[in-house]
Amino acid sequence: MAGVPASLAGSFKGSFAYFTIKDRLPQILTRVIDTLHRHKNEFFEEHGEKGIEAEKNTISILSKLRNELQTDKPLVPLDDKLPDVPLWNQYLEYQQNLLDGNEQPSWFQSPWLYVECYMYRRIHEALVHNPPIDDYDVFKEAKVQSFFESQQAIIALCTYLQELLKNIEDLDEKQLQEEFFKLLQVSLWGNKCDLSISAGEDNSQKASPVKSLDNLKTSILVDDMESIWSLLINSKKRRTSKEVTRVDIVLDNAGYELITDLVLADFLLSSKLVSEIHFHGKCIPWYVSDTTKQDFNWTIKQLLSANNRWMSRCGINWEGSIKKGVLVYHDHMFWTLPHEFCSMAQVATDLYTELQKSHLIIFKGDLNYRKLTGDRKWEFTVPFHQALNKFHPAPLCSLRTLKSDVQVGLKPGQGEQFVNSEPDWMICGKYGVVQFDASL
Ligand SMILES: O=P(O)(O)OC[C@H]1O[C@](O)(CO)[C@@H](O)[C@@H]1O
Ligand SMILES: [Mn+2]
Repeated sequence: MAGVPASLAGSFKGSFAYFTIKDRLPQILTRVIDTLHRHKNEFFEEHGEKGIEAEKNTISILSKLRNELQTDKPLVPLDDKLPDVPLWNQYLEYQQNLLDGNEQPSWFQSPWLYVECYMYRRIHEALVHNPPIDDYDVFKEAKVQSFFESQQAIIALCTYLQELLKNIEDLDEKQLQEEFFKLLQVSLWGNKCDLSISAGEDNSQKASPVKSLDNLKTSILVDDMESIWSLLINSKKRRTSKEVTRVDIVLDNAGYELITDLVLADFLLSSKLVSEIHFHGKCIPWYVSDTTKQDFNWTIKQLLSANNRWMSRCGINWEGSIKKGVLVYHDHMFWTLPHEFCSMAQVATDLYTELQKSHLIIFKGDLNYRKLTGDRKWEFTVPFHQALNKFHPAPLCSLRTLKSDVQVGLKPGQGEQFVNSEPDWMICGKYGVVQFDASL
């Protein structure tokens, strides 16, 4: 693509991409194999010998996949019957055409974003080929565990929200803004809790989420909260009673992070800053902890049946909002393709058109940031708008903790200062951005 820097890739020895492909991805595959192995009895109880057979086959396909990855074999076309297969295979051809005739796209040579997404899609293919365990979510167990490990933080957050809602009608504009900033930051830091950076190890929220915000403030490297607030409060003031203000949240991880997103959504609706929230999740298990429809429904159910009254109150409210149609859950196969978001208008026109209806799109997490910026070797000071490369369906912002080495929109010298003092600042999840683009 003209005018944009090179993609991050495993071919850059010593880069985070290189270490991810060399160490972390095989580790994730090993965990998947182990999970299947440990659930053998369950498959037998549910499906008899056919279940065992399917488990064995899936494990053998996944071991082969791990070997292909570790020996940098060429990427092969997908061959299951799911509707995204033509797009994946066209993308492989596209990557092929970028190379000179003798080379083939492969795990360490092709763009990191592509090969990492490809691995998760191949895991899914292995299962799809093996009914009756074809709809088994190999990451479910880790997601459930991380939800329960964050119980205390979830209770603290649900309690905070319910207290806040008691007198939300009486808050003046300044107080409303303060609460908005708090819950936006809670949702930002909720993104620390993904399970792919830790290769599935426990990474759950333990500390009290609202209390720790002050200490974290200096770790926000780009803070566009004021611009986001102006957009919301102005549209609230302008809105007539029949008009809709819509915010879309492109979700990232299930577990604690999803709760922070639901809390933010509830606040936006209850304060009447917005009248509709649209969530966007993944169609298939993705990057270990990403939210699927199943995870979303499971989470609401957990809240409904929780022993804690504030948790169950949240569950009741959120189920009510879903029934009323003011909280809408969508999924679209584009989110589990390898494409940068700047290709969305061509590759998934329907989704782009849907997002154009939004007043503000909030993209959660690191992977979404990589896709927004094309996962390229941008200079730190390149404006966010430029890195978006014409992706502007509506005003948008990213809430992301840094877990990979792409970052744009910094002040001159800001990035360089970290390079010297904290070499792992871009991958450790300690820093975050609230980065806004007004679009057009
Ligand atoms: O859940 P998130 O925030 O998108 O993070 C996903 C993780 O996976 C990665 O893509 C690396 O494997 C990182 O970019 C990030 O650490
Ligand atoms: Mn994720």
